Amino acid sequence: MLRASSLSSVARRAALVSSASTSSRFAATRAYSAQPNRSSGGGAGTTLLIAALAAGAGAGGYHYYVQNEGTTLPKIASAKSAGAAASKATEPLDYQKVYNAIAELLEDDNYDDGSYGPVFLRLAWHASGTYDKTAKNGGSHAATMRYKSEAGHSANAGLALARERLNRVKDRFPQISYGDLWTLAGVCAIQEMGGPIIKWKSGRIDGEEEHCPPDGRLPDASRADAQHSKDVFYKMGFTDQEIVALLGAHALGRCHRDRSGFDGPWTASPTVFTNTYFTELLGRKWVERKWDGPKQFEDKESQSLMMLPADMAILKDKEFRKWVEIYAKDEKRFFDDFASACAKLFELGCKFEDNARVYEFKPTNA
Ligand code: HEM
Repeated sequence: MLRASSLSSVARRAALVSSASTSSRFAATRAYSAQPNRSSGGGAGTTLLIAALAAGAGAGGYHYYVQNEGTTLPKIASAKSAGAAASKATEPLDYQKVYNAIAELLEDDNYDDGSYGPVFLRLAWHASGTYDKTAKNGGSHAATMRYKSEAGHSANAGLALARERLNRVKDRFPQISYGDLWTLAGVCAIQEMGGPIIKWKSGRIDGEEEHCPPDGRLPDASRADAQHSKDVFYKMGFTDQEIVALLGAHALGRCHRDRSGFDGPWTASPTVFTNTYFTELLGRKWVERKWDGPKQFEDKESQSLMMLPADMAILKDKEFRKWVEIYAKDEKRFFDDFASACAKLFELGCKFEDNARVYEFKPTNA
């Protein structure tokens, strides 16, 4: 949560960001809110079967959930949903309609900084970033985070919240696979928060638990060496330039003590997609925060923004730093490079048909 002393300057800054650096497309998206961080965290996992059924029924469909160490997982669709899916199976899905339905779920004044966008994007990234190009497995194709073994990886703490919210869209469009739904939610989040258009393909399937990747494929935020990030992202098939571009997503959202243990936002406008992650990294003096949590950094001046050890690490590597400087100066270049790297991320390990259509969605606030 931002400390009171910094709120007015933060709010002013967010207004500047929204008027100066991005288009009117996201004018409806709140730049920053001084809302207390009322995270609902992983506690959502205590949902009882009966409550889940009731909620599902209210939304016009049913999800059966299994109790699962702090998370709830959709297990099977009901006969009603399956019947609806079968009857519509021959109709091609209008993915722009699905996109619009996800967009309707983004804003909520009672959640974090007013938007589920950041956590939707994190879900899409964690569903995709398990890909290993040598083992040729992992990635979003089989949506294996539906299963306890992957949902329970510590890196995925808090993501049940995003999965459960997106089940409302699954109820409306039962024929979409979970992997398509989660990655489309990532695309929608980026675009609706003012980011670039991300090309997207459909065709992921709901795979089996045996397809779950092993734990440990996602980056460890406490690692202060750039080599760790390189090792993790090289396994997915990314270059140094793509890694830095992807990390620019930390302009969005925040860390939560009840999820990762870290705390706070990287930028003063965590619901607006900008190149601010790079300008903040270079433009502020970062000092170690004195607190009872894991090692992280705070900006010396306002003590309201944070960086992870893994964020600071990219300043120490010559090649990484070169791209931080380029993206800090050139937001258009960042948007273009992020759009390519992100589309690649969401397609890792996917087995699309050869002639699979490439979709580009129209933002709802365009
Ligand atoms: C070295 C690589 C990375 C590390 C170590 C890292 C680590 C983290 C950590 C610790 C959090 C806080 C989670 C929480 O407490 O809720 C976080 C949040 C987030 N990350 Fe990353 N991340 C990395 C790369 C990425 C990439 C590639 C993307 C997307 C392309 C991304 C998008 C996000 C977003 C949007 C959030 C905010 C989530 C929210 O507000 O709920 N991160 N990341």
